[in-house]
Amino acid sequence: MRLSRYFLPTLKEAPSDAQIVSHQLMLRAGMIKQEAAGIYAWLPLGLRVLNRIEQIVREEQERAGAVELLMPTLQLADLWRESGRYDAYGPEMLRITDRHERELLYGPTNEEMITDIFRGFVKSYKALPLNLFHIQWKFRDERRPRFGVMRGREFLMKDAYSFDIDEASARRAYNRMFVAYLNTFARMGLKAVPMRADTGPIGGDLSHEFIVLADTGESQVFCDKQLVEMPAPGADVDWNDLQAIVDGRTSLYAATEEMHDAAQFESQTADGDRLTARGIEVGHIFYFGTKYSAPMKAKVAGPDGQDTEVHMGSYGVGVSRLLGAIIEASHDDAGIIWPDAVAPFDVVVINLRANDPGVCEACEAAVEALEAAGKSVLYDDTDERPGGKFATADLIGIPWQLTIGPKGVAEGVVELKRRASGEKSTLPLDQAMERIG
Ligand SMILES: Nc1ncnc2c1ncn2[C@@H]1O[C@H](COS(=O)(=O)NC(=O)[C@@H](N)CS)[C@@H](O)[C@H]1O
Repeated sequence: MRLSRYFLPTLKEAPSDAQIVSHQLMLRAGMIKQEAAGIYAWLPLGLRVLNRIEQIVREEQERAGAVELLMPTLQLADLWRESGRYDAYGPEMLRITDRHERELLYGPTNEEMITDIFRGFVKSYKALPLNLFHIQWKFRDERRPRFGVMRGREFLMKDAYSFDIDEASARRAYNRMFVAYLNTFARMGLKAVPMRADTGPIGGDLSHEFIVLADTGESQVFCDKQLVEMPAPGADVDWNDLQAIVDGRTSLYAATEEMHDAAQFESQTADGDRLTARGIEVGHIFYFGTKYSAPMKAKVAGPDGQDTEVHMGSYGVGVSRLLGAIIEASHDDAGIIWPDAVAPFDVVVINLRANDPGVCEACEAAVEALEAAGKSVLYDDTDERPGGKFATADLIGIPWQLTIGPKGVAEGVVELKRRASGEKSTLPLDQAMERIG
């Protein structure tokens, strides 16, 4: 992608109302533009990252056995009257009336709708266990949207919903999502700690939040430090027997402020391992049994032929919030430092003299070779001065910078810089490509 043909409206300064670093950097890097309070346009660079994050979430959901569908953003109010949540949900719900005076709402979550889909088609326990997910925009009319995409009003969420014949099976579904979340966030270069959490308007009595530790996090959290460094289980697990992995984490103390028990924290955690921090909630999973299947009569004929209300859980990931969380966890004074797995481009090729045919030829050859090797490349072919090009490359956080100037062309070398470490090396293109991998 030639930068001279792209759309990257970077800013020298962040607007004063951007208080936290991820909001400042997303605006300065030309990734989003606020259209209304808590409502954003996703500009090209931001959308590329959003799509990569979404794809990792999708892959890990499917690895854990979930099946993707897509539900609409608009829902009938009557559906929410069946579960009793229409009035209970409060002012966060955006209520809409259409031209026929029908009452609709912009979905803040989809428990009712997915239960309606399930009850319309599934009648036998033989179809269970089932986990359906989608990645869809939600609307919550937050009283105080702030921190950019971290607390928006329209935001992208992956929400999955599990259906099981009984609680024991539902807990296995819960464990599959628990492990899928550990793997998902690890793939994004995040250390997300599962913590006992409050169930709030979603309901139920078993819930964990996945918290990324960050000084600007909205949540105050308390946990055993060992949890932070534990490696993710990875893909090679027995997806039908994860209890030991889950117990290995839930046996250590970790709680959000609402669930914190100071005495238990004290007695359960060794002196040197007690961590109190702020964190960002990037995922939240719930088991809530028949809370929705009972009022909505979602039931299946069991092995004995008796009708049984299905046991459900729901599992959310803040897909758009994750851009903010990753930046909070991975940036420096020069800008964003994208983990390789979510970077908008793998390499930025920087042309130090855009009016020099020899340099342009060498740059275009490098872009071609990198793309042939499967790398996504942003080619800064603009006539911006070198200092400005380096500043932009650092700001937008592309993991590798490959710089070519007249001297390098004469010597048959390029300069390669690893954004995360700042490490630079001067070497022939083929060796630079090996280094990039
Ligand atoms: N206002 C918001 N802006 C951005 N992300 C949000 C917002 N509210 C929630 N999220 C993200 O969405 C995730 C799931 O939201 S939730 O309310 O906890 N859970 C649910 O809605 C369940 N239905 C999960 S399927 C949260 O963990 C958080 O990461």
